[in-house]
Amino acid sequence: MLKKRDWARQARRALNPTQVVTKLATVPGWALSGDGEDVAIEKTFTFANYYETISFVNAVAFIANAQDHHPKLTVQYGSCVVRFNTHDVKGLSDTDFECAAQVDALLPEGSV
Ligand SMILES: C[C@H](O)[C@H](O)[C@H]1CNC2=NC(N)=NC(=O)C2=N1
Repeated sequence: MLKKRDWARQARRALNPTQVVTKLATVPGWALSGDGEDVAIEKTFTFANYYETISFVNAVAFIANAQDHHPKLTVQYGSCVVRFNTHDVKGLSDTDFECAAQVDALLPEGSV
């Protein structure tokens, strides 16, 4: 069971560009998207069919609720784009990278 985190009660800070680049190197396959207040990290996950895709979406939703940190999800039959940013700080925070790592951990290593 994931540890529940209430990020809203913690001091969340926007990472600076150097910190973002350093953190990005820790989450393989995630890329920067957008800029300014809309900057985010995103990754596309592909699946064999809709059943697998929606199972993944449900697992991501579980993480999002447990962490109180909610990504944008763009769902198609065989893929889901997961996009994290922290609207509370109008940028990227440690929370985005921690949640990205938790989403990656749903899948076998090297599978995406
Ligand atoms: C009050 C509530 O905890 C906050 O609004 C949380 C909810 N989920 C969130 N999700 C994301 N992606 N960014 C946030 O800043 C954020 N803030």
